[in-house]
Amino acid sequence: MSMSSHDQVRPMIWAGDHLRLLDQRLLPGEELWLELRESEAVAQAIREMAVRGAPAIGIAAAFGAALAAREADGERTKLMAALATLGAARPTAVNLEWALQRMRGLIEQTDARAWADALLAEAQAIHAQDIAANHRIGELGGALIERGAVLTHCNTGSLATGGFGTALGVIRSAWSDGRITRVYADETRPWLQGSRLTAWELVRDDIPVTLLCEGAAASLLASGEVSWVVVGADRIAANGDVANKIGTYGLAVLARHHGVKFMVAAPLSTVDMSMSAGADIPVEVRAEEELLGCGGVRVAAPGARAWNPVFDVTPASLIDAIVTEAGIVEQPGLAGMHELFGQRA
Ligand SMILES: CSC[C@H]1O[C@H](OP(=O)(O)O)[C@H](O)[C@@H]1O
Repeated sequence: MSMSSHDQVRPMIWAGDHLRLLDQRLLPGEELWLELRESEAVAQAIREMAVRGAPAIGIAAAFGAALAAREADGERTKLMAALATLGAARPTAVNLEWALQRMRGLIEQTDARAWADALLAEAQAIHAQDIAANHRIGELGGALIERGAVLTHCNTGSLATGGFGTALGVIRSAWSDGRITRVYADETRPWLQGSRLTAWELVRDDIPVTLLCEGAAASLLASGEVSWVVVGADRIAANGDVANKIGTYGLAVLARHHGVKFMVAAPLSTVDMSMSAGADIPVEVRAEEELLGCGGVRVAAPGARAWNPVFDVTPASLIDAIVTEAGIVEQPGLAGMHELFGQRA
């Protein structure tokens, strides 16, 4: 099913008895939809990043849990094992565990004969709530942006969420309000979420986007053109430290050095108040081959090895604002985290 240039991108669609998933590994060159009918297939899609993005993998896992409920046919042990497999698919984004915890709570409260319908309804609710949250985040975060250029990192749009996006939702909102003069996007090695996915989304929206390699970000922020760096998150600790795509921490240091404001946009499902500080956040390290090559073709010299952490942690002290659907937490020290985030969904 191809999409016209102005369709709202929906990377995930429940199709009656299976999950249709846009395979993000092939974008922008090919729009291929996977049809996932087993929970293990959903876990594999998350592991292999056919679907990626903190909120998106939480939503996908929720639909995977609904498929697992059908597979389990009333056997609690089998269902819980399938949820454990989904939860182990990727370690950093707390949205995955958050969604599965909602499913586990529902399982305890529901008769086994109703599991399949109840978990599907919950997955659809999580999906709808995420889209609504993103529009609210877009409004709140967009209003912070004075007229100027912005720089974003990785992909935080409809492909990374249930729809509309977090940081990209802020950019969409601010752009439509005429607050942004230019959007810059890091290509975001090694998986190229910026040049492959963010650029694909923004071009479809008729929002001009200028790509840069991460190494050029320092010169761009030194130029004075950029007023905000706007990024997403995979897990926000109780003290405001933020785990996000590798390279985010470096951008935050550069932004502070050059007097550029730094915004993190994320739904409450990304906040982990059980984790006191960013040092405790598990940072995923993926296969060396993902960094040694590009597009499946090795580019590094034979014999070279690679270190491939795909997230880093930005201390709260470098963040000017964390924007969620519940409101904004700003410096100093992101006071108010507990009041605001203690009510996480
Ligand atoms: C809407 S936040 C998405 C978040 O997830 C990305 O990581 P990945 O592509 O590896 O799943 C990146 O950290 C984004 O900021």
